Amino acid sequence: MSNVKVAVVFYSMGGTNYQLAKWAAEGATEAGAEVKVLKVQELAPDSVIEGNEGWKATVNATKDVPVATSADLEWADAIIFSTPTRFGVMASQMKQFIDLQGGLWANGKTINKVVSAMTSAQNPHGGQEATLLSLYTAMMHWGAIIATPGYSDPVVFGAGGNPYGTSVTVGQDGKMIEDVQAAVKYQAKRTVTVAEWVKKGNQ
Ligand SMILES: Cc1cc2nc3c(=O)[nH]c(=O)nc-3n(C[C@H](O)[C@H](O)[C@H](O)COP(=O)(O)O)c2cc1C
Repeated sequence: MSNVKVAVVFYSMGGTNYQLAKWAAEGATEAGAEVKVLKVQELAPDSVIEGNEGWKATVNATKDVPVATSADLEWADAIIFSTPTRFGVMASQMKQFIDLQGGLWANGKTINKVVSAMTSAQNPHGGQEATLLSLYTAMMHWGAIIATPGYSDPVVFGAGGNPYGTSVTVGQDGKMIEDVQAAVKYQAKRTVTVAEWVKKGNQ
């Protein structure tokens, strides 16, 4: 049993990033961590969501998932983010959540959090790396320790070979094209391992 606490924080409109978050939670749990799966606050108006069956279904599927708070981040040793690619950057809902952490940041509470990120996009080259970099840029300001998969395990190649973090392509039908489950779980386990090293080194 590791003594690492992991917050898996996601935004999802069509369900993909919710699934990635659940797989990450499985991987982190298997690595012995204590895990919370948390969604970020929705910002889109109800009137827009109402007109989109897939979006409505995701809101319903995630209705019992708690909304992430600063207290959750303070609790966590490691944070795994999952966000759709939106015009080549993270979804605004995720950015809003990050922007709400100014108080945590100002009190030095984001320093040394071990972070890792995942994303999805409709196109194979639709901005996955740029999205992950957009998140990691904010993490550098946090003083967080970014733990990417790199090419540290063959499973990364099998999932499309994104060393920045696991990414998946979502078809027009909303289904994932590559099989990334093993890569997500690997990324989560690696994040737990790095968080263990950091925690131990800090004691
Ligand atoms: C406003 C908007 C912008 C998007 N921008 C991109 C993009 O830049 N590149 C891309 O490949 N897909 C883009 N997409 C598709 C989403 O990335 C895709 O639907 C998402 O990854 C699915 O994740 P989810 O099921 O968790 O919502 C965009 C979708 C929306 C609604």
